[in-house]
Order: sequence, then structure tokens, then C-alpha cells
Amino acid sequence: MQNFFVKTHGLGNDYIVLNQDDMSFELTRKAIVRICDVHFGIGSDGILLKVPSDKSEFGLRILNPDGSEAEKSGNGLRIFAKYLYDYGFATKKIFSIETPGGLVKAEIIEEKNGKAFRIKVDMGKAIFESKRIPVKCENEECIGETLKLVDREYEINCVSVGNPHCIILKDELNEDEIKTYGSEIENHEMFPNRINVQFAKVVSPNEVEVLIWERGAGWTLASGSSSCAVACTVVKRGLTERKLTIKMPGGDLKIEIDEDWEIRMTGDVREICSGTLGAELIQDL
Ligand SMILES: N[C@@H](CCC[C@H](N)C(=O)O)C(=O)O
Repeated sequence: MQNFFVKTHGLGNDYIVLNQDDMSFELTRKAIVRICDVHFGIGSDGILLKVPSDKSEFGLRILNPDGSEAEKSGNGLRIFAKYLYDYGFATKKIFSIETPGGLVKAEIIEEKNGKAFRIKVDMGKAIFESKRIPVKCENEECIGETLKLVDREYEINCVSVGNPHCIILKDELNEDEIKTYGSEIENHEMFPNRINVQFAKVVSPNEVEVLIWERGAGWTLASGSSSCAVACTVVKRGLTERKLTIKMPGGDLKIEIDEDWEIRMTGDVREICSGTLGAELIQDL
């Protein structure tokens, strides 16, 4: 079916999945912005585009609602894995997906009514080297460094899990604070490719509460790659064990970090609706 879409969420982080092979129009920046807008389009935290891959069974591009492209997305990967399984593209429960941020392995570990429900993704290895994140930092790793904003300073920790993250450890979490400063941090000159931002509070050796400001999307209820990045940071700083529950406004994700910084993420995904993009929605793009 031409221009068929599926909208699915992982803990309230919602994506529209499209298949490049079935599309009658080009997914330009203007098209992405319109489709992701809740008033002029369907509304979502981004678009997941199924593309061919010569390195892997499936290829995925991740588009943010501002039209920019992300290298990786944790919730996006679980949502895409569910789509591949439920719509018959993947015939096994374990398969590989190529993203611009590296190859990952996805595994359907629980079904409900014949549909994929709980999914595990091997997200790859955490990268702490400043240059590779990238972050403009004099030290080889950007852990416990100072970020100066117009009216305040934060102690920051940076890590890439395929896409870049800036984690700020806090004693108390405040939604208004991340909504106020998220964009200034995201677009700070220290981060040449912009950055995803998390405020994180360690509540026990295996639980961390997290608020998120996503690059290219803003405030979101949950983020898989953010959960992985926070988990790597709190382990790196010796604050927790390596098996963690990350608690976000939209729900919980389970993260495991190996001794060599390989990351595994497990969580639920649910389909919201499916249909065909309206002809008038995709006009004039
Ligand atoms: N929601 C995602 C992250 C999506 C990409 C991010 N906005 C970026 O630009 O890196 C997740 O669940 O990881």
C-alpha cells in the first residue's frame, strides 16, 4: 500500500514508521516537519524510515521532528523491530539493523496477541572520547567538566552511544528547569553536532530517575539512547551497579552495561495506529 504508515510508542516516545519502497514522495525536511507536527500532520517525536542495507538484514534512518537526522535511537530501534516483525519483514525473532550510528542486534523476547511487545536491543559500545562524541573539551574524556550557560553553570558528563549525549547529575529533578535550559545546552558551542540532554538522579544502586531534552525534538517522555547514556555515566562515575532500571516520565527501561561498555536495552513498545498518509498532507512538499 502506497504511503502506508504505522505510529508506535516506546514509553510515550512516539514514532511514525514509513517504508521508503512504498513512498510516492521525497521525505524532505519540509515533509518531515509537517508529518511530525500534531496540528498540520500526524504528530510524533520523529520518523523511522525503512531503507535498504548492504551490511545488514534491514536499514533504518531516524529523522527528528525538526528535519535533522539522528545516528541512533533506542526507542526508535525497538519500535522499528516491532514493525519489522509484526508486518512480516522479519521472519525470525533475532535480526540485525543498520543505522547511521552502527549495526545493532534486535531480539523479540515477548509477544502479546501474536505481536511483538518486549524487545531487547544490543546497542553497541559506549564511546567516551571527547573527539568522537563530539564535544569540544580539552580532556580526552568529558566527565565532570563545566558547561557555562548565560546565567548558570552545570557539571556535565558526555558520552556517545551512536548518538551524542550530555548528562547532568542532580539531587532533585525539575521538569521546568530542563524545559528552560534544554535548548541552550543542546545548541551550546561545545557541541558541534548539537546534543541530547539528560538530568539524572541516582535513587539506588540500580535505579536512576531521568528527565530528557532530545536533540531535534525537545522535551520527550522517554528516550532509549538517553537511558543507555545515563546508565553508562552513572556506572563510569562509580555510582551504581551495571544492571539498572532507568525511570522516565513515560515508563521504565532495563539497561545492562558489560565490562567492555557493550550496552543492552530491554523495554516495551505498543502500536497506536496505522493508515495511509492523506493526499492533502503530502501535497506541496
Ligand atoms: N528518542 C530517541 C532518540 C532519538 C534521536 C535523538 N533525538 C538524536 O537526535 O540523537 C531514543 O529513544 O533514543
